[in-house]
Amino acid sequence: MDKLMPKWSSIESVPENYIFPPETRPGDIKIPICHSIPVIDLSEAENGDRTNTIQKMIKAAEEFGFFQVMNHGIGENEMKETMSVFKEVFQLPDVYDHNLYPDDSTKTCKKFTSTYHYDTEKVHLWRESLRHPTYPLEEWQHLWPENPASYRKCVGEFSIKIKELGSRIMNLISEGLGLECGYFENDLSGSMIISANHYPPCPNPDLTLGILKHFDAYLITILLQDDISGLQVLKDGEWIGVEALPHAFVINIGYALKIISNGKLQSAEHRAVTNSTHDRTSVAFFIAPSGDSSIEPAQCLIDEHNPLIFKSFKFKDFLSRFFEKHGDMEKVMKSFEVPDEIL
Ligand SMILES: O=C(O)CCC(=O)C(=O)O
Ligand SMILES: [Fe+2]
Repeated sequence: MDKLMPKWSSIESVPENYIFPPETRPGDIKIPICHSIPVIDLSEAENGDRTNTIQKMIKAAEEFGFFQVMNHGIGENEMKETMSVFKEVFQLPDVYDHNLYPDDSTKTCKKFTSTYHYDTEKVHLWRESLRHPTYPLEEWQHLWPENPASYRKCVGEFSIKIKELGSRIMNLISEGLGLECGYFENDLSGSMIISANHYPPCPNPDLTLGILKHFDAYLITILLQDDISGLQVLKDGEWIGVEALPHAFVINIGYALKIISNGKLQSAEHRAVTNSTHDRTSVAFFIAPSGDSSIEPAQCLIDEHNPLIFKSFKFKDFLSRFFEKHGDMEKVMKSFEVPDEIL
């Protein structure tokens, strides 16, 4: 099979180099949608029930590392319009040109099939992706795709709203953890990255994956998804499906926030599966620390019952290790965990 997959829809069965080994492929067991992943109504926090909202959020972050938010203040039309711009991106012919950006380190905006490591990876993912830095807008917006023509304006306006939503959620989490007001403001949430995924319909969804099991590396991820489900979360060793709820965003705790909370909040592994009948599009907005900011457990979360488990480090060092080790957290964290003997 060629490295380009110009017409996903004409492929009748998944080519060999998209078939995952039995232990990582989804298999033909149907994973049910889990209705216990909490759905948090953010308007309650504004209407006087802040404490209750915070408690729900912290509990969800401890138990699942995942929750959804509704009544978050971003309009249905804006969500629809932005989703359709991203869908359009993946209709454009240049997305099939795999060599467009990913191997060019001078390009900050990358469109690719599978992953950046297409040429060296053993098995490819059944997805196309567009990834670029987003915030601060003035630093990046002029480097974003020029097509579709509305991309920069629409995604720019939407990103400002997502950044505000991210700050609201981080303030609630910060309060719930007992951290000082504004703990995550400035450098700790000084950056934002967009990673948009398109998963074409797949003839054998049991054999391949849209995204392999992974942790997100950042503070939180705010996920905009269309009405097709495909996201699955690992909970107590079992996969559970996340519902595609209209007008909601899926929020998950990234590894950097797990570290800052000294392991109190969970960062859960998750993956995306495909299906045989529908395209699926999702857009992850990663709220991220600036590269030079120091990541370390918050002092007030350390006491004799909760000893320090992570060392302090620069976020950019963590990220380069994260990518170098392909997100394998056991290997990544070897250099950032406090060794047992000094606990
Ligand atoms: O497509 C999805 O639902 C998951 C996306 C995701 O996990 C990611 O982009 O990190
Ligand atoms: Fe993810």
